[in-house]
Amino acid sequence: MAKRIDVADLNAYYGPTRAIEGISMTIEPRTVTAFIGPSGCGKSTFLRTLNRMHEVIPGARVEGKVTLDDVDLYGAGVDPVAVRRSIGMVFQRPNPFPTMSIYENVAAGLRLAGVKKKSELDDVVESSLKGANLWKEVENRLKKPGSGLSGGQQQRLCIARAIAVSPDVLLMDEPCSALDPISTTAIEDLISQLKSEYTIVIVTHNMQQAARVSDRTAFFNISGTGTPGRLIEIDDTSRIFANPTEKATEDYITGRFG
Ligand SMILES: Nc1ncnc2c1ncn2[C@@H]1O[C@H](COP(=O)(O)OP(=O)(O)OP(=O)(O)O)[C@@H](O)[C@H]1O
Repeated sequence: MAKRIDVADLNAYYGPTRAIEGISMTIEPRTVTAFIGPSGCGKSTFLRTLNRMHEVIPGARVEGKVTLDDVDLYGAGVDPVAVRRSIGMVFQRPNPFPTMSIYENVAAGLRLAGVKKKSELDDVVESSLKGANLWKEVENRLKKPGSGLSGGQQQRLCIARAIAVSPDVLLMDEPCSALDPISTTAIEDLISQLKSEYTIVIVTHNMQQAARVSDRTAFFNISGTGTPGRLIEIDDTSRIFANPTEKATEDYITGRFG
């Protein structure tokens, strides 16, 4: 299921403003890649270009190439909705569908895809909740609203919802920034487990978190307000934190700016 992402010379715009410039990188399957860098350097923008979420913003557009294994995601005839199904996303604030039960939150994507058989839905709901380490906490309250769970449980529910449709890639935009330390540990443990099946990309402001969960780290930066964000370097996480190539990376991870 996990697939390789190749990005070549990618630029993203909001109207006339170029937010990120000239980004190229390869993200290997079954790895966790962390995106770090100061506020406004374009981490979230870049993340959203990887599953064609960027272009849902009016006036926003993308130049360059993103390939998932051998499929050009911006190629003619590619359905952005199908791209978003195969490259799932988890956001900063847990966002379960507020009026839906726990069960329906996880089943929603499958229902949209036309699955009607109750036994199939039951199986996927159970396996997805198990996969998100939430099953034991909710198996007796599946009909209760998802919004009644704690923040950390809601985030795991959102991860269950994302994996229910069997994606190839999971994109996570600061998935722990609204969570307490115990829930954060639960999500980090979950990320480490999920990487055996998925390609995972996580945006984080937390250096320790990047060091704990990721195999590869990409550092982005901007040279000044209003200038586009650029990829400064991407390397094994151990190297980025111990011996980065670029001085700006070292300055950032040692807290000299950002
Ligand atoms: N919807 C939008 N419309 C216009 N400009 C936007 C929009 N979203 C982001 N930007 C601009 O694009 C640039 C990159 O923002 P982005 O949110 O991608 O950075 P980031 O590195 O993820 O920041 P943070 O760490 O603060 O979340 C910023 O200058 C930002 O103001």
